[in-house]
Amino acid sequence: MSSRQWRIAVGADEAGFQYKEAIARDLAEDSRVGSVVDFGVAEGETTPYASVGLTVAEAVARGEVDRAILICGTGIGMAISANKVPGVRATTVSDSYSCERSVLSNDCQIISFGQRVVGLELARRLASEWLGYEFDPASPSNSKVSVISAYERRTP
Ligand SMILES: O=C(CO)[C@H](O)COP(=O)(O)O
Repeated sequence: MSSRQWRIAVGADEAGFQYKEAIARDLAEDSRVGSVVDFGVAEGETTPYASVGLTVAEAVARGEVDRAILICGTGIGMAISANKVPGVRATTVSDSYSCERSVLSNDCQIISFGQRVVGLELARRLASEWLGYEFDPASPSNSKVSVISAYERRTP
């Protein structure tokens, strides 16, 4: 369990707007969160999910925030987009165990939700659970994650 003050980014397309708003409110009230940066969309905006996902993932990669939560209709497009940014690991989450392992096994900095897939209360609960996990670089999982990082660093 972590005792950090997380700097969190949130982002969504129009299909994930309502969940983003609700989760951002929860995060802002959570004592484990130091800051919440909202990358949009604003209500009524129709920015493609990939644009939001890439922008948020770049902020994570630059170290401007520690972690992020992305929401679209399924969570899939957001995860695919975020994973294109080197150094970023993102996954769609819809159950408690995968939420835990996304951090403790995979060192994901980003989770995504599908507003059309999971209920709001489940998404809110998973977001809260997620804040309690922090990857342990001394864990046996680190050498496995390192395979991904080494692949990203390869010279073509
Ligand atoms: O869920 C989405 C992408 O994974 C997005 O919110 C909707 O995408 P669309 O089905 O292509 O409109």
